[in-house]
Amino acid sequence: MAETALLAIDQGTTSSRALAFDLTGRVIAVAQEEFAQGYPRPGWVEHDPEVLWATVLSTARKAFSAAEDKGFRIAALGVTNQRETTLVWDRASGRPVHNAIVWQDRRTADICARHRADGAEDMVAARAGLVLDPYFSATKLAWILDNVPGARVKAEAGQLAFGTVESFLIWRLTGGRVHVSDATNASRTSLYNLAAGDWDEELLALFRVPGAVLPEVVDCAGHYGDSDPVIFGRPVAISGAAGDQQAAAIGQACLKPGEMKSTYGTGAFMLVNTGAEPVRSRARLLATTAWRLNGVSSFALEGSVLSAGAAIQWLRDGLGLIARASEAAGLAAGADPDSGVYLVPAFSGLGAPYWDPDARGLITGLTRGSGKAEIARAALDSVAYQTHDLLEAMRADGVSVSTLKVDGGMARDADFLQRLADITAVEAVRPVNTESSAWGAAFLAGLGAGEFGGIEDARALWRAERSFRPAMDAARRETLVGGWRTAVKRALG
Ligand SMILES: Nc1ncnc2c1ncn2[C@@H]1O[C@H](COP(=O)(O)OP(=O)(O)O)[C@@H](O)[C@H]1O
Ligand SMILES: O=P(O)(O)OC[C@H](O)CO
Repeated sequence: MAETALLAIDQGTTSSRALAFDLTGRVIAVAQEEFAQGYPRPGWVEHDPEVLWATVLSTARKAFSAAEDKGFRIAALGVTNQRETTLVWDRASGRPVHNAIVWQDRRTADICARHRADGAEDMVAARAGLVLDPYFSATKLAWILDNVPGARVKAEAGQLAFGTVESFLIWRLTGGRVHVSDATNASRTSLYNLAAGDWDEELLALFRVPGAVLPEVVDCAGHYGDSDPVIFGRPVAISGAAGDQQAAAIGQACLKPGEMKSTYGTGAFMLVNTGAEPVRSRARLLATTAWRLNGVSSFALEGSVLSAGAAIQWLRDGLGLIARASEAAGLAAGADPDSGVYLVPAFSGLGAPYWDPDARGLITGLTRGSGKAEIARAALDSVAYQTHDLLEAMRADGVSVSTLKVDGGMARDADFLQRLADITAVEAVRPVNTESSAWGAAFLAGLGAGEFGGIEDARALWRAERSFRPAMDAARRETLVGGWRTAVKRALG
């Protein structure tokens, strides 16, 4: 009899991936396709929804066939995704009315500033757990309704559907039959009441969003529907969904209060489990849903860095200093260790704990001796410094930090992880499987399909691969971090 496997669709900011796992979390098949980013104006970031769908479809089919060709049978699939990215589509035709507005997009900074001036910040923090920033979906959705001709009228008449990426993908996978959003993705819209676990009338009124566009909020595991049989040649149960950072936290077995992870993809996101109640941050971190199972939510505190791997991508695509992201550390190794060069990658403003959508990137400390190597060093180190800032905010919120579980694209690089441990003075632990988001989604699908007994099963399936211990002396670290603080002050808007 064929061995059971689970398929994860991981729709990320720069690529769509599909991975098949066996029930122990071992990777059986992988397919990945990068796609183009749209930058139609400074500060705007868009994705073509049809490209998201096409790359998901083709990678999912490849991983599905590869796993089944190896003798496995895919029992269920789970979806994980770049969060906050906002889509609106026509319910009748299934066609999006605008490109997806990506989480990094800053076009609604003025709307957020107006809400802040009107004193809405406290209400949003109390209900949604979030800060007023263009990062979240609510103002992006309102922007589409106000800027696509006729959209608001159609939305009010119930003809348009809103969804974050997992919602759009589940809609398409089920042939337009199922319009849902899992609770973790809903918690990133700024329209969702964390404690009540549902859409919030006051938030909908504030952001001028008609309730008729909203998906039904569902648990992170459960049978949402079956995939259209034409996709894989037979229907496959879709039984798990979570935002990529929440899925990574599950994949990394951050299941008890205090357990934390940091994922290094386009952005970097640190989540610490806070248990059964949302915690109101004093340090401008976010309160967010960690998962919802059987109608019961668990929560997390999150520190969000908006540009991490994006800085490495900029070295590659913006400056042409490297041909592949994996070359960054090698180039940086040749840098003068005392160059004093800092790069603040505020390409999309700065996230936690600064929350400044008007901050812009800069490079400071250049001398005639600075070159490619110093810029590569500064780009890699900027990710470590931003992690340092998040850890300080976590401590200010009473989180006791011992070790940091790491994953995501940048976590493949051992030199980066050593530098991260040195600059943060915290041990970084890398698991065997750094595709934690995909594994988290596959695990949730398995949970929804009855393959696992409960969320705690994820703990036994987590294994450390390598640990990176801090080795830099404290005085040097203080000097380096001091230079970073000065550079950040200059970048703030
Ligand atoms: N070896 C590496 N060194 C540094 N950065 C890397 C490396 N490999 C990948 N990255 C960066 O990680 C990001 C991709 O990670 P991934 O987890 O796939 O992100 P996403 O889900 O946001 O698309 C890119 O921004 C890339 O520049
Ligand atoms: O695509 P990633 O992995 O950088 O993740 C994006 C986050 O979900 C945005 O909140």
